[in-house]
Amino acid sequence: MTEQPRETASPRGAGAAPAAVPALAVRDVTHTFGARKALDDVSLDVPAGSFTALLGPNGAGKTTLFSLVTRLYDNRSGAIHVLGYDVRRQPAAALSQLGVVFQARTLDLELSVLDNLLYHATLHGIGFGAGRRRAMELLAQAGLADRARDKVRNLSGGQMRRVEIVRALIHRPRLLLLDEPTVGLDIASRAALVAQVRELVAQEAIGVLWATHIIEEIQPGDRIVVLHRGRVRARGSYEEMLAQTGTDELGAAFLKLVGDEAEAA
Ligand SMILES: Nc1ncnc2c1ncn2[C@@H]1O[C@H](COP(=O)(O)OP(=O)(O)OP(=O)(O)O)[C@@H](O)[C@H]1O
Repeated sequence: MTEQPRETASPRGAGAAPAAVPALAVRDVTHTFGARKALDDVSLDVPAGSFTALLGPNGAGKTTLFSLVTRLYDNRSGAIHVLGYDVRRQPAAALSQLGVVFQARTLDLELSVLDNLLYHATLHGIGFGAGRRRAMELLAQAGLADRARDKVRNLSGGQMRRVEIVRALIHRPRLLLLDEPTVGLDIASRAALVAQVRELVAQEAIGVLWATHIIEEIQPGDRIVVLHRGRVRARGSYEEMLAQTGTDELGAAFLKLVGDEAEAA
């Protein structure tokens, strides 16, 4: 039997479209490391089918938030829902809807691209044949079908990142988290990666939370959450961010929102 969401941050009314359930809903989450507050009463949504940028400088709390959503850390305050599933009370259902690309690279360099993907598919209970079909379909979409048999070690940094995205999608999640995925990539590889993820949002209506401090990765139409020193400083559409700050360019808006504190950090 499929587990049903027990509670959602945006409860569905009778007849409301399923899209009303956010891919991710974070409410009033605080997290401390000893005396240091890494997240302070954080609330944010990632609507289904949206590209939401989590924009914050170093130390803002982005990775800590990802660690809470993925259950690496237990959220002892507030609530986190993935597709309406509470990650504390319904972790299996919540995590089945979730794909993650962590900041550190985690592919096995000595295995082939395909074997890395099949290993991950098996962990999700996907049979060999179905896993292989899904892997090849996603590799083709990512322009990497001809590299399936290559050892990961022989790929470029950008190609490895694209394989990590493919891996995160093997089990057909509805929410994809990416933690500063373009770190270390050249401009062309970064553009290819952003394009791959934007295509997913457009074609498959996946909700994406893209953590970054690189303004150029964000474009008009995106949703933005500005996180600084553990607190949400602003949230809304790209256009709302400019209007809120009275600027005509996102870099200027960001500086206004985090102000001199970012420079002093
Ligand atoms: N395991 C930990 N123990 C103690 N403090 C931590 C730990 N992890 C993170 N912190 C602190 O929590 C705050 C938020 O860190 P976090 O890594 O979440 O930020 P970030 O936005 O991901 O930064 P970056 O862009 O540098 O990766 C920082 O002050 C950091 O030093």
